[in-house]
Amino acid sequence: MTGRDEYYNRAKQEGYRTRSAYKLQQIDADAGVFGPGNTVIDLGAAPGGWLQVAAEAVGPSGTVIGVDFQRIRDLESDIVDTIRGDMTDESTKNALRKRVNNSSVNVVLSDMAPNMTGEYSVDHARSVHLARQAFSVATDILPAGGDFIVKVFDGRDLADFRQDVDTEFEYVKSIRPDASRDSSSEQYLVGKHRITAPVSPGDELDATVVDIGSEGDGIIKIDGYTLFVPGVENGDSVRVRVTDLKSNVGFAEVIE
Ligand SMILES: C[S@@+](CC[C@H](N)C(=O)[O-])C[C@H]1O[C@@H](n2cnc3c(N)ncnc32)[C@H](O)[C@@H]1O
Repeated sequence: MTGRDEYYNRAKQEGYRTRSAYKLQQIDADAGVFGPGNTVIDLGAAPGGWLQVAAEAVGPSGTVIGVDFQRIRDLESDIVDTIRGDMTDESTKNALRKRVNNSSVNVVLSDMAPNMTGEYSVDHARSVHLARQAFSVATDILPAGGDFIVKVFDGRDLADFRQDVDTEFEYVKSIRPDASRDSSSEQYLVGKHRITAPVSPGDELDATVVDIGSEGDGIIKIDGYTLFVPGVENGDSVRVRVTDLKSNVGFAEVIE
């Protein structure tokens, strides 16, 4: 039995709308993205296999919002809502922002895929274009700590795209789920823990140490974001260089 038949048959038996449902389960098992009560956005959600998996993963106190320009048959779930629209249109992004309405989003998913032309470079370029649309939604909507999963076809623009995702998250990993067809060039980039810090690695700035943390490092606050600096005293005025950022705190070293 081929991989395709196995997942296709399982989806039929287990009531999932697509065999792709297993890709999302496998990505979640690998990267640990969903938690109970999470709010999840799913871009390119029709016919709804990923919506089913996300709804199961977040449970009855969660929220899942799917967007697609194709109609998504009602899922008969109280926690799943859908928007019909093209994610390359600003009006669809506005409708999504309105639906989210300042609630805290935990995960942005995108399984969007272009209609295939069969010409490898064209399909790759269009896939990266869709992935970048999803990336702009993720950076716009995700607060610090949020996760992003996006499908993209392999090709020459993938490395640049991955680099751009990497600057906005603590780290990025590529996953090729077992349920992806052997013949497919698709992979999923997972951006873990969105960083919304007001500084970037390498930035130099003057600041005052406002506190000392439990490990003995000084604490500097930049627009409410905490930077830890070793080797300083409370009240010191210092010039520092930012060395590393996490979603909730960062690290810097004294340079003068
Ligand atoms: C591979 S399917 C998604 C399957 C889905 N994850 C599931 O398990 O049911 C890709 C979807 O992306 C949608 N799509 C492609 N481009 C889009 C766009 N610009 N805006 C919204 N949806 C788009 C397609 O209509 C298609 O339904």
